[in-house]
Amino acid sequence: MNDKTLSDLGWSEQFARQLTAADAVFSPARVAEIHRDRLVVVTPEGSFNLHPREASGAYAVGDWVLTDGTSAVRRLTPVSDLSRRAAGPGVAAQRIAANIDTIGIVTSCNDDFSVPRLERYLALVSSAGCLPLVILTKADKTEDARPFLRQAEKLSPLVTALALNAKDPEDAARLTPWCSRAQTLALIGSSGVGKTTLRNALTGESAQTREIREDDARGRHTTTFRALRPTRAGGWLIDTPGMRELQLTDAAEGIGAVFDDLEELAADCRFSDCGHDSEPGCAIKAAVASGAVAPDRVARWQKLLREDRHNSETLAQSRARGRSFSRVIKEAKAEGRRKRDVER
Ligand SMILES: Nc1nc2c(ncn2[C@@H]2O[C@H](COP(=O)(O)OP(=O)(O)OP(=O)(O)O)[C@@H](O)[C@H]2O)c(=O)[nH]1
Ligand SMILES: [Zn+2]
Repeated sequence: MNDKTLSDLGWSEQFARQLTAADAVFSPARVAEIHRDRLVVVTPEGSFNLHPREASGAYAVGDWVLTDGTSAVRRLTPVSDLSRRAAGPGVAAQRIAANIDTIGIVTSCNDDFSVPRLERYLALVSSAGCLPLVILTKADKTEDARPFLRQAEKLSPLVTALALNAKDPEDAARLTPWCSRAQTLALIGSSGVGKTTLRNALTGESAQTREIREDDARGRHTTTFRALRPTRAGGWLIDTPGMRELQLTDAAEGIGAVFDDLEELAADCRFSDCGHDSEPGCAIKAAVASGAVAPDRVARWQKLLREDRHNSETLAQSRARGRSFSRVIKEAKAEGRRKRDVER
């Protein structure tokens, strides 16, 4: 039993609207952990296990489901949905977390700080429908954190950036406004940047952090699994394991949000399918030539767009293949039944 209400758990009108009269017999529960054969959910009555009705990959930490007390009967459409192209050779999109208000992109004021990586994360966050907060850790290890802050805030008008020492509880508490009552904050970022340290400070837990070698800015992987945890401030925190292979998919909108000035310029190119390469009347090339736009920023924008296009195409193709394959199976089964019935 806990003393939380549904709205303390993050429930809102956007979920209530999805309920039908037939759902009145079920109650909402929020997914806190996903295991192969069970979901751990939180409800106003406390936390318990549910049988999933779909494959475990269909669920994301933070999802809302409806339950009859033993099973997750139905999964509600999330308000925000963070996913990425799954690691490895496959093309599937992998759901990471759902119904997050703010995503904290954690990077440190050292070798981990990288403008292209931040832009990639920002595109991911925008396409997930969340607000980005750039958290620059290890501020205590640099003479001056301000240049890092300035660089981060210059990336997009959407960005709020904070520099802090994650190991100092007072500093970590500056994140409270993003994870107080009913608010969900997720932390993403490379291994070793301080996500576990921040999580411990905000939740009061003592999950293990592992010392990383001084010469290894990336660190080693120390977070084990993803979970929705209550914060001291009455909100929620989702920690995500270090994401080594962060590939974009279906992120065109997110890329557009991060590079909105370039997309606006591109609308003035003579050809609507301008590659901003050697075409006449290219507004992007003109802006680079006049010094209004930095050429490396254009290159990073195009690289992300190419990557997104490539991954989104392969994903769409594989979905189409999946559909036609299931049609083949259906037809083969029908044919099998016909044959069997003829023989009877
Ligand atoms: N000086 C200093 N050390 C920090 C700071 N943040 C994290 N560290 C240290 O960096 C190491 C890695 O921190 P973690 O919190 O485990 O990093 P993580 O992001 O959770 O890493 P993964 O679990 O691998 O994703 C630990 O030794 C921390 O104590 C900081 O702001 N200042
Ligand atoms: Zn152009």
